[in-house]
Amino acid sequence: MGLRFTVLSSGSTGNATVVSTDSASVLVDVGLSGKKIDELLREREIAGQDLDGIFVTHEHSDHIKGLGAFARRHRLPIYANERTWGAMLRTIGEIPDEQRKILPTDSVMEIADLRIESYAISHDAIEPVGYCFLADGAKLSLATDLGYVSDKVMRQLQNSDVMVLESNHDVDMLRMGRYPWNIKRRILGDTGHLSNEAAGEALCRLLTGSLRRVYLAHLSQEHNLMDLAKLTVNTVLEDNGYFYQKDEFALCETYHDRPTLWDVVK
Ligand SMILES: Nc1ccn([C@@H]2O[C@@H]3COP(=O)(O)O[C@H]3[C@H]2O)c(=O)n1
Repeated sequence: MGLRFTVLSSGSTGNATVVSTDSASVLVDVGLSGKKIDELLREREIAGQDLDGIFVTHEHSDHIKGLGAFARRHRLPIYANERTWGAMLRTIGEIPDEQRKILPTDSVMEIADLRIESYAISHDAIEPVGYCFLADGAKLSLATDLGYVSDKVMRQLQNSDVMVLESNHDVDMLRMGRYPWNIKRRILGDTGHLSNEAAGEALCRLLTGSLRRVYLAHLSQEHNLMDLAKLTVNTVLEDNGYFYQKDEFALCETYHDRPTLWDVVK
């Protein structure tokens, strides 16, 4: 079946994504309780112990809430950069040495036929990363929790077939919302979260290649709506002269309360 994935949950209440090939299966982040992740995996006919490892993007609780319990239960290796390990160790509890794997930022590794590339992103965590997954000539890129898309990130994301891209908030809804100003400033800043407009602007530079589907992700439940996110992204694309046919490209949804269907990347 080739490279495939399902976003189990996306948003500030918890993030987790499964990426699989016929020979490898990994989890990116464990932002829900270990018990809930097991339940969602079972629904997708995956057993926790069959995973080959867990890749961590950063130490915020919506990405590591169930990490320790889940990894211990299934004796899974956890991959993260050294500084993220330092930042999350106290939260996730004791992890046996053989399960602690250091994956430096901007490095590449392989598990069977699955190539995993980590890349630095701008977010207010100690050393946050995104991941690209490549197998069978297909490329899936995960890009959430980033304040802006740097030229370096843009180069990393080039030639993706499918992307999971943050579209966190509508700027006006956030400005008018109930968060304190210092939090709003943080979310809007360079180490915060991508707005719907920013996601659209990033796509203007990415839509030229092989990109077939983009899953809008990490939507704020306070300051966004899926229909608004899609409309804004589409408007930015059209304003910049990017029109697409439905059979060429699609904007897809992720959810905070249920998984996406399996997507076979190519
Ligand atoms: N005091 C706060 C309030 C919010 N936040 C995070 O920024 C996120 C933006 O998306 P959201 O879903 O609205 O949730 C916000 C918090 O995770 C935060 O980190 N600290």
